[in-house]
Amino acid sequence: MKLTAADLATSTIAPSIVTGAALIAEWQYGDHAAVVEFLTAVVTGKVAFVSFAKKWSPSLSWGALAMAGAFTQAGVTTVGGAGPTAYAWLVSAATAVAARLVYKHHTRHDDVKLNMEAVKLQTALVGQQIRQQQLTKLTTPDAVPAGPDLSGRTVEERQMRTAVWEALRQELAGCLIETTDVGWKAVLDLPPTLDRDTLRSRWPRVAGALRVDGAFHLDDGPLSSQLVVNYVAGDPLDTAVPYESERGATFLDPVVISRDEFGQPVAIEMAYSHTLIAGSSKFGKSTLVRLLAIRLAGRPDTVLYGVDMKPGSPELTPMRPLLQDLASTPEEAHALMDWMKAELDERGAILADHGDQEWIPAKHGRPAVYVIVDEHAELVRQGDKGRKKSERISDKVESFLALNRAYGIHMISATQQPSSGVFGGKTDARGNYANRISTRMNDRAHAMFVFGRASGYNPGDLTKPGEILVNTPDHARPFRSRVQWLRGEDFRREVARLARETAKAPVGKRLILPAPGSSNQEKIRNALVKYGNMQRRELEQATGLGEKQVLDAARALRPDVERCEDTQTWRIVPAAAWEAQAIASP
Ligand SMILES: Nc1ncnc2c1ncn2[C@@H]1O[C@H](COP(=O)(O)OP(=O)(O)OP(=O)(O)O)[C@@H](O)[C@H]1O
Repeated sequence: MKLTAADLATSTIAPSIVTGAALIAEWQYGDHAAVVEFLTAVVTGKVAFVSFAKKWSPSLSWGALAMAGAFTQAGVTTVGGAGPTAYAWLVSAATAVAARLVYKHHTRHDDVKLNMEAVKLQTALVGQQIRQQQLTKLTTPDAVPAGPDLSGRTVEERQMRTAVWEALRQELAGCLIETTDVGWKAVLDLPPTLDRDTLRSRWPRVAGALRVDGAFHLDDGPLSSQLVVNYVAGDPLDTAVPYESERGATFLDPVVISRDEFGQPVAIEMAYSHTLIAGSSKFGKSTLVRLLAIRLAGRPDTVLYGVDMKPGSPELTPMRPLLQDLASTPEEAHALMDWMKAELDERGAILADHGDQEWIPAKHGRPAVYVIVDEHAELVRQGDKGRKKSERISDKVESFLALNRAYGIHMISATQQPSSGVFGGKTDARGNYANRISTRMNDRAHAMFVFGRASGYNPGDLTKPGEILVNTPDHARPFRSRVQWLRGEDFRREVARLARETAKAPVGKRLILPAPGSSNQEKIRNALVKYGNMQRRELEQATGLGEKQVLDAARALRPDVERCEDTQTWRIVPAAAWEAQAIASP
C-alpha cells in the first residue's frame, strides 16, 4: 500500500494550520492563548473520554478527541518555542499519516465487498420476481401452463395427459390408450406423487377436463401404480342385449342375467341365497323371471316350483312344464309352504347325519329347490286373508326365508309392490334376500325398501325395459346393466326343449298338492293325470282320502288305472306319456 501526494498533503495540512494558528495566537496573546488552548484541550479530552465511555455518537467521540489533540499541539506550540513546535508538528503529521495508512489498509477490500453485496441484492431481486410470477400464474384460473411433458403417441394420449395436468397439476409417468368396441381403454402410469385412490376420488375433474360425453369405469391396474380407465362413448345400453342359451352344470354355478355398460356379462350367485326382483309394470320384470327359470331348469340338480296367485296364473303357466308344481290358490300355497317345512326338517336330519353345514345335491341325494313367486304381494294378500295369525302365509314365508337357504331351498320373489306390508309387516323379511334386483321403479319408498340405505341405488333413473340395478354380496356398488332379452318365441322354444330334458322330482320325494274332483274316483284320476305315477301315500295326500278309500277308488278305475309292482305306484294306462319323467324313488 502506497502513500500518495494527496495523502501526504491532507495529513500535513491540519497540523500546519493548527501550528500556524497557534504561532499567531502566541504572537498576539502570549501566555493567555496557551492557557485557553490547554483548557480547551482538557475540556475536549474530557468530552471525548466521556462520549467513548458512554458509547455516544462515534462522530462526537472522534471529533472531540481530534480537537483535544489539536489544542494540545497548539498549546505546546504556544509555550514551547520553535523546537517543541516543530516536534509537535512532526508528531501530529506522523500520526495523521499513520492514521491514513491504517485507514487505507482497512478499506482496501471495500470495493470488492460492495460489488459482492450488489450482486447478492440483485440475485435476491431476480428470485423475488420469479416467485411473484409463479404465484400470479397459479392464482389466475384460466392460465394453464403446459406440463413438462404432455406429449403422447396419439392425440388421445396427449388429451389424457393434458386433462390430468389441468385437473391435478400432475404429470403422468405413462399413458397407453387402445380403442375398444364401445370406446377406449387407457392404462395410466401414475407418478410417485399421485396414488390410485386420489386419482379415483378426483376423477370427475379429470373427466370434466377431457370434455367427452360418456361413462368411465376405473379399475386397478396390474401394478400398484397403474389405473385402468374404461371409457364408453354414448349409452351402450340403448340397444337390447340378445338372449344367449347357457347351461350351468350345477346349481352352484352363477347365473348370467345381463350385460353391463362395458359389454361385460353380469352373473349372480343364486345358490344359498334368496332373490328379490322388483320393478314397475312393463319394464321387464317378467322377462327376467322367465330367464332365471330357464337358466335354473337347465341344471340337472335343480327343481323348480311356482306360486302365481293371479287369476289364471298368467305369468307362470307358460313355464308349467319346467315346474314340479304350480300353486295358484291359497290352499295350494299353504300346502307348498307346509311341504317345504317338512322337507326342511328332513334335510336338516340328513345334514346332521353327514355332519355338514350346507346342502350339496350330489352328496345329500335331493335336488336344490327354487320356489318362484310371482306376484309376492298377491301371495301374502290371499294367503293371509281370513286366517288366524298363527296360520298366515306371511309368517310361513318369513320363516321359509329365514331358515331354508343352507338346506338348498330358495325363494325367488317378484313384486311390483316391495313394501313392508307385502313382507308381513316386517322389514326384516326383506333383509333375508341376499340378491336384490330392480327394473325401473318410480316409487322412492319402494326403492328404499329394496335397497335400504345402500347409496346410489336409484331405480327411478332407469329408463329402458330390461335395464336393472343389482345389489348382491358380489355387486355392492350400483351399476346399470341390461337383462338379456328373452323374446316370447325364444322362451317357448327353450321351455319345450327343457321340458323334454327335465326330470321330475323322484316319486316319494315330491310335493303333492290337493287334486280337485267331486267323487273319490275323479280325485284319483285327476291326481294321476297331474303327477304321472303315484304311491298310495301320495294319493292319500292329493285326495285327502284314507287308505281304504284310495285303494277302492283306484281299483274301481281299472283297467284305465293299474298298479306297477316294480315301483309300487299307481298309474294311468297307457303310461308312455309320463313314464319317461317318472323316476322311482330309490
Ligand atoms: N331385457 C329386455 N330388453 C329389451 N326389451 C325388453 C326386455 N325385457 C322386456 N322388454 C320389453 O318390455 C316389455 C315388457 O316386459 P315384461 O312383460 O317383462 O315387463 P313387466 O315389468 O313384467 O311388465 P308386467 O308386470 O306388466 O307384466 C316387453 O314386451 C319387451 O318389449
